[in-house]
Amino acid sequence: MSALPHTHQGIATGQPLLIAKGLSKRFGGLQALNDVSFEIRKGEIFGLIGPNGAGKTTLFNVMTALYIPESGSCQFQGVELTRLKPHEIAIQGLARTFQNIRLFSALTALENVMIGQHLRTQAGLWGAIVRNQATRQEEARTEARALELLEYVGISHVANEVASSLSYGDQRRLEIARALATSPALLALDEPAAGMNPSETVVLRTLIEKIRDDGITVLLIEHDMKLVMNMCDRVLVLEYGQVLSYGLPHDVQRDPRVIEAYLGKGAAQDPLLHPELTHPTQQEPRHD
Ligand SMILES: Nc1ncnc2c1ncn2[C@@H]1O[C@H](COP(=O)(O)OP(=O)(O)OP(=O)(O)O)[C@@H](O)[C@H]1O
Repeated sequence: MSALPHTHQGIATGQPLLIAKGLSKRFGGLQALNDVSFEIRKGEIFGLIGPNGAGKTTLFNVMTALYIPESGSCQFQGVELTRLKPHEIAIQGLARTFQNIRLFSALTALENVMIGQHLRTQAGLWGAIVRNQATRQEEARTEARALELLEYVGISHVANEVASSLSYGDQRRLEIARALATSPALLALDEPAAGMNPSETVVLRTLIEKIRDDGITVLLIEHDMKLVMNMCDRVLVLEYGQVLSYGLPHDVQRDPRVIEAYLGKGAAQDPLLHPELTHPTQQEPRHD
């Protein structure tokens, strides 16, 4: 098994890595986030779910300093993220992927990952211009590590193909490799399974669990309820910008407020209406 080159193995799990308190964000008359508080613990896969428009992406954007909240705080390893600029987030150890894939489409897969590493490399502009020995050695190391990361996510065979020519599933995995290239402590994935077929989703699940097992904490926004309930250690459910439910998947999926939010009023009383919520590990298709 290949391991992440910059591993965070050995960290104690259970300690808070990120602590969000009272986050609120308004767009004109719309309260997109309302007093949202939660903790992400080291070493877990933390799921963020909620119906369309619940505020998931807004929360992601507040956490990664793309939006400034009206109130609240978001401490990551002791650093207040809401006071940073977006480009300062990754250097703190928080990397993200986007709901709409954002790759450099004309560059190769390898080049995309090499750019992701730029954050942690030393060679400055002068070194790049004169291409001295130190710069060339660093470039060689960067390329080797980029290849290692492509192998880690399972797409080293397309290293030299331009990003736009890759299959959808491979582009999503390339985005993850590029995010991993910044050596994050927290990897935030915005709907990584969107548009994937069931077999691609299984491969993705294995990859995300491997990343967690190699010591990187994962925050996952996902619409695929089964995926979330089966793989997340803890889950936060948002609705209308507020915390609807928060805790272990086992408890969250039985929370009547969650069932009603997803399936409508009255559904909480009818277990036949929500088999995935009540029996997330059940793999067989329904026969009703
Ligand atoms: N930049 C913006 N300007 C105005 N309104 C916004 C903006 N971004 C989000 N909203 C609104 O805020 C609310 C929350 O949106 P958000 O995209 O965070 O929800 P979401 O849970 O990510 O939804 P989805 O699952 O559909 O991606 C929605 O009503 C949305 O229309």
